[in-house]
Amino acid sequence: MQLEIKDLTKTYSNGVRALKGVSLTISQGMFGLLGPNGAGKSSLMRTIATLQEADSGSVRLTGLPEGTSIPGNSMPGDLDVLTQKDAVRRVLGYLPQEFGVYPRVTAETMLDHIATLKGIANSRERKNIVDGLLQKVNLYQVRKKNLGTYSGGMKQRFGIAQALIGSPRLIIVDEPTAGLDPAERNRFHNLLSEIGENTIVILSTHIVEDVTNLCSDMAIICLGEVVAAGNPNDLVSDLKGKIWQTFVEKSEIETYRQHHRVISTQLKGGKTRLHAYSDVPLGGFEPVVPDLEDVYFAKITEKMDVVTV
Ligand SMILES: Nc1ncnc2c1ncn2[C@@H]1O[C@H](COP(=O)(O)OP(=O)(O)OP(=O)(O)O)[C@@H](O)[C@H]1O
Repeated sequence: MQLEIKDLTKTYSNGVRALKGVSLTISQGMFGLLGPNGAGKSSLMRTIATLQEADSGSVRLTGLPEGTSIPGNSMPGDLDVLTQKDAVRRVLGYLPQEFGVYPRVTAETMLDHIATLKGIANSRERKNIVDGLLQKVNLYQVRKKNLGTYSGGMKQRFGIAQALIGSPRLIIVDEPTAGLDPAERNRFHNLLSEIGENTIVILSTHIVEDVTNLCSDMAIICLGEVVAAGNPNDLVSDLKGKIWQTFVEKSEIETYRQHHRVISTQLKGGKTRLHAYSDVPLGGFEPVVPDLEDVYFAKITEKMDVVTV
């Protein structure tokens, strides 16, 4: 199974070009989509989730197992995501960035309702599915509490439970860990990593560590364009020997930026740590082993100025 996105473009009515010809091939497993605020991640996610129209381009879900594509389709096992919306929704699980919950409804009732909407008509079957999901996301004990009483992390776990109803083949989670404390983030990561390997999971985030921990494949988008795509380890390897570090005063940053390709500046123990990109050693700098954050900043700064301190 693969999601094939080709030359996708989207310009909003206010003239903002949110997607400028995005092409990506996404296979089964966990795919990380990284990008700064306003990069176009949510625009891309909403388009794949059939919630908004693209201006041009194509999105195909190919190689679906028997029984999940629609009868009479000219290409059995394939779906045109932009036009066959109902069929896509049957195989889709979506956790949007802003996931509103009805505050006066219990988790159990809400999941049961969503399961009905997803076409699970038999009430015993629905109960089994809902109970199983509540156990999975560790909300079974609080299943009879109103959603309005849940913490941010509990709401996100509930969000994943509703996205998993109906055993989706394609799961989209849009910035799920923003605002979660470290323990809840870990819980959420563990949940995501348990989703079967025969599912495509797209995790859109601006938290590099989420991708480092979870994803075997990834892309970085910036200003509506793909600026890097591949295996995170390969992308990090490509930077070996090219990232240089020094510690500076905050007042010196601008001078360094004028003379070097500074990719990031970060406060570390009260001092400013500066990372620069260079194919050759830089005087006054020491070499560092690159990580995914260096990949992220090296790619993003090719397109835009990033002020990190
Ligand atoms: N409905 C809309 N109408 C007009 N402009 C929009 C709309 N939605 C998004 N935009 C603009 O399109 C660009 C891409 O936004 P998008 O929300 O897709 O980015 P993002 O990567 O998800 O950002 P964030 O991490 O801040 O959520 C931004 O400039 C944004 O202001």
